[in-house]
Amino acid sequence: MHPTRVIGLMSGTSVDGIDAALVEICGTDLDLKIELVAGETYSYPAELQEKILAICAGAAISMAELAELDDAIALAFSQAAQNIQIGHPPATLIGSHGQTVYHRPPQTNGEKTSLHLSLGYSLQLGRGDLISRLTGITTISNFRIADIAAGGHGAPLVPRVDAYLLSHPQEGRCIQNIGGIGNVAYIPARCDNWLSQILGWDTGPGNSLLDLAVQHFTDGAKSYDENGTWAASGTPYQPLVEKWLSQDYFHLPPPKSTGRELFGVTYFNNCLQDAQVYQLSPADVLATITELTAASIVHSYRTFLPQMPQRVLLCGGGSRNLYLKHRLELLLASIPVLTTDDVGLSAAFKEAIAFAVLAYWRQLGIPGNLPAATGAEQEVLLGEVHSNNTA
Ligand SMILES: Nc1ncnc2c1ncn2[C@@H]1O[C@H](COP(=O)(O)OP(=O)(O)OP(=O)(O)O)[C@@H](O)[C@H]1O
Ligand SMILES: CC(=O)N[C@H]1[C@@H]2OC[C@@H](O2)[C@@H](O)[C@@H]1O[C@H](C)C(=O)O
Repeated sequence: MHPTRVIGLMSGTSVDGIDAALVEICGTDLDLKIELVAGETYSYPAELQEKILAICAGAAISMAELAELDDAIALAFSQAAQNIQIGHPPATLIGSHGQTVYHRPPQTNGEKTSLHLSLGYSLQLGRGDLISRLTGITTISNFRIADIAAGGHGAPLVPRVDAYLLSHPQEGRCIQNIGGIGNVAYIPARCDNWLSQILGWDTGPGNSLLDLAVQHFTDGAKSYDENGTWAASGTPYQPLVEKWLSQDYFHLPPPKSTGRELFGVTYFNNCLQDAQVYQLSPADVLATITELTAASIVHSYRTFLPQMPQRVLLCGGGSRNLYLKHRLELLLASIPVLTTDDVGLSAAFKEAIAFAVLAYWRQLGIPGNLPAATGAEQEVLLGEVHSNNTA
């Protein structure tokens, strides 16, 4: 059978640009195979990026501005889809995650929670109708809402894809994404009840606080700590790491999800205030925030996994932060830490690839969520289909 050529489009919580992956997909579950034909990150125009970051941080906008922003993002995603196909045979399907601008996990405080809050809310902009119309390609978007309607968090959605692309017959693995936010998929060695034992959750901050710190200390001249070099020149201040780690989110049992609403500007300003009390240098602040990311990941494994993995595979931009990787290695003691690149799956484009696979599954009528990871009441088909081919 011929593989299906699919484009996956994703812009994550770092809001650093649109990851586009052109992939060829065949098979459905354990026989699922993908080949990355092309992968590129297309920066957002600066003005668009600023607007997105502002509304993520709570800035008010009018309904007309919201519609304009939705379309501007769809336009940028369409251009990414057109560009990634240049020099290659065209794709027949697009899976577009869009841009998350707001995420409210379902609240589960028993009787105290009012009914509407027990259902989560998550908003991704960049409407699929327009992407489909501009590209002439059937587009699947709004992947999170069906899981949320089934009582889930709508996140993380990647663990089911990770399971089929990265499981191992003998080895239990954690696939750790370190984007703006961190998330993990725990995949035990393949056995009889293998799929039902997979777990997943958002571990907390990935690079979101680190990026805010770098922007703060450089007055916006730099946007991230390349390779973690700056943080590596400082020393983590452990009492602060422990104080920050005592926060509720890190102790909530999975399924759980989070976003810039919690680990964003306000959280960073509180970190900065704490650091000022101890007169930490910028390098020490960066080292301490990096330690929070590493320690929160390892703390969640030790607290919530049935057993520690035999290997950790990193992906997302934070996998290139050598200092963060080094701190994870130290905290994980003898567990090897590699990247998904080391086992043949692009660490930079894995999320975009995952949304291509989720779109492909949607077309085949295969559910994309894992209730153990999202908290949904059942498996559901993910994504809305837009097939207005009138480009
Ligand atoms: N060479 C590098 N050294 C250190 N950090 C890096 C490097 N390259 C990228 N990063 C970090 O990775 C971030 C982007 O990661 P990524 O694109 O995976 O996030 P995202 O997909 O937007 O987020 P999420 O997965 O939460 O949706 C950057 O903001 C930066 O902090
Ligand atoms: C609401 C939202 O966009 N959540 C993202 C975010 O970025 C990382 C983490 O938080 C993750 O769980 C989720 O995305 C990935 C792609 C997921 O759903 O698996």
